[in-house]
Amino acid sequence: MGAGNSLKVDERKVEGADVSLMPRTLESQITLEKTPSYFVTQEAPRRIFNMSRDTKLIVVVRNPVTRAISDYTQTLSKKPDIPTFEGLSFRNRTLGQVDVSWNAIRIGMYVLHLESWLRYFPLAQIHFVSGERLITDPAGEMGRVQDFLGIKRFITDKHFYFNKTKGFPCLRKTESSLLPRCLGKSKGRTHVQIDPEVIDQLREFYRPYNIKFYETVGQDFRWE
Ligand SMILES: Nc1ncnc2c1ncn2[C@@H]1O[C@H](COP(=O)(O)OS(=O)(=O)O)[C@@H](OP(=O)(O)O)[C@H]1O
Repeated sequence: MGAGNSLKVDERKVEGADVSLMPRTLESQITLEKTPSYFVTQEAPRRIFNMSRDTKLIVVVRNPVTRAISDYTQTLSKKPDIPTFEGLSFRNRTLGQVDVSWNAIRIGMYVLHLESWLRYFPLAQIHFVSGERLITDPAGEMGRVQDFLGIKRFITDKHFYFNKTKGFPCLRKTESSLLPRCLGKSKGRTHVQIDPEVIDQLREFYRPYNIKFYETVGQDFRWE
């Protein structure tokens, strides 16, 4: 992409990473595909590699304990009858045995998933966005994304403002609307209250995975 060109991102969900199903793009455009579950899908690295080995990968990661609670809060909003977070988190709570087969727990073991990707893609082709910094410094985090993509820093702090009602940064305006826009009600909702002891147990559980993740990516996300 030539410097100074405007960027048009076409975002579309594509089953099975099939490039022929993706929208056609000009030399000056980037096609973006967003499926959060790919990061933890066993076949995804091989399929995406076979589609295009030059693909750049962007992963948003946040504290895995908060992520698990967020995930649970989301599920609970759709299925109010599910067991408690505490009940689902452990195979045996007294023995401190965490249930790693529960998706909300498993997804946060980032380094294990990353290892599958690193069998196909070099680390330089993978960019990690800090979910925490995306909230405290959205422009800075987006600046790093744009640098990673090798495009001009088009999105800057001018594009964001902090919305006190929402409690999160929102966009001043979008391409399709001149009005400010926050993310929807399902993003940034109040989390379910969890026993602090459980939070401590999970923090302990994730510590070695987090440390290995920091070492692998060469970045400390400060989740302790
Ligand atoms: N600007 C802004 N506004 C609202 N929410 C924000 C924002 N930036 C990041 N976040 C965090 O994004 C979390 C929701 O992301 P999801 O992982 O559910 O999104 S998605 O499934 O990938 O679409 C959501 O998690 P929860 O707070 O648990 O709802 C937010 O913390």
